Amino acid sequence: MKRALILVLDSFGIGATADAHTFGDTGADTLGHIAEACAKGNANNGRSGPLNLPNLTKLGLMHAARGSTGSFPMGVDTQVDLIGAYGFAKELSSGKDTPSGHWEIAGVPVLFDWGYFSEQEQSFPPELLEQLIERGKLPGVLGNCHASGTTIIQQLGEEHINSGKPIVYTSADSVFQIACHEDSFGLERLYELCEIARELCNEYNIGRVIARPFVGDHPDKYARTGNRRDYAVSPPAPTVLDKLATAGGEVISIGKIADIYAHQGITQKVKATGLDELFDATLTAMDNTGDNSIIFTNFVDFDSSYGHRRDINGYACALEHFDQRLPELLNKMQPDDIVIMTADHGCDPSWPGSDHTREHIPVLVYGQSVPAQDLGQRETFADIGQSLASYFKLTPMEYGTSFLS
Ligand SMILES: O=P(O)(O)O[C@H]1O[C@H](CO)[C@@H](O)[C@H]1O
Ligand SMILES: [Mn+2]
Ligand SMILES: [Mn+2]
Repeated sequence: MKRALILVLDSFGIGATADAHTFGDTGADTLGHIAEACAKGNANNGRSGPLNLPNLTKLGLMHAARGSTGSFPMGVDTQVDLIGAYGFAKELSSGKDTPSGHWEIAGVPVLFDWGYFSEQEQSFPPELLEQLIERGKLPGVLGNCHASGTTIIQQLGEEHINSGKPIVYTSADSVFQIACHEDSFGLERLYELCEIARELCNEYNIGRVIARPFVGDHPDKYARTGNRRDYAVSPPAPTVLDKLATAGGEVISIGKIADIYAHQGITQKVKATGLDELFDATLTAMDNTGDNSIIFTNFVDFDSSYGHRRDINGYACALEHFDQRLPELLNKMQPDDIVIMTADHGCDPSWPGSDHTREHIPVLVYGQSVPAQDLGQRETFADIGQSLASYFKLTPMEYGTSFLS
């Protein structure tokens, strides 16, 4: 029985790429800077001491990081018997965003340039906002700037609730984001507004419109909910997911995956929010899924709750928790199963600003049929997609080199 699990630890980069300077990210290192803060005793809230990831280390994470940066992350114990194949990958795609990273993982790099709303203030073209206001029957909009999503709802949430004007904002990513209160504005109305925005953003070549619902009755208590929804454009070519689904296989999306691939090549969707729920849903899918299938989970919290929030301590806690739970998954694997643990970009929580960082991603592969070995530097994330194509005996992808024989 052939099954592949793909676990994307969203934003878990392991060191800047050679082209990071073109993004202002020279020296960024999500794992490295988290480990450094832990080793120096600067991340002792709810945890303590050096970063402790024994299971990921056995799978080759720290060795992959050494391949990427030239040295092991600070303070970590690397005296282990390696059990997996490990490497690190460069990104071919032009951007450091979530769709580009995921599509490239599935064998389809983004070789065109996305559109960006690059102005920090008054970020959106007036005619775009005018049409949104008219078609959405809105009294106006708030924000219209680059912002961190949690900060802007604190600043403008009350005015939004009182005025009925949605909060619109963007970032260094190719995104148009709309934050609205679930009760006062209404969740369905927010989704409808996002669908209008999706149409309007097409001419600007914007990768994603994102619904950012929140709840709470006071600025200090505003909290975003799991009802976030991403409206991505479709990948520019069939991904390995499409190929497997077309060939009669199963592709099970857990969490944000289906949204990121614009629901292309997905045969089943499982909704889950938060690290534990996503992990549990992955384990359940392993119990319920047969031959010829991919179980694909995006662990978004690393990115949205810790990376963008520049919360080093929180990121370290989440990594250690994920690591502690890993044996549950590894022990459930069938003889022919493989698991690939990776990321879609970096989001170094020690870095200025609140945006993603251009980094290598880890490529950790484990399964009874996979020898423990150094896979070295992979020239593109698409090596993962190509390997899956070869594993499932599909026609080869246009990009990438398989690391599975
Ligand atoms: O600050 P929040 O709202 O989490 O937004 C972040 O999440 C978006 C999607 O990854 C990025 O564009 C970035 O702006
Ligand atoms: Mn991401
Ligand atoms: Mn992000």
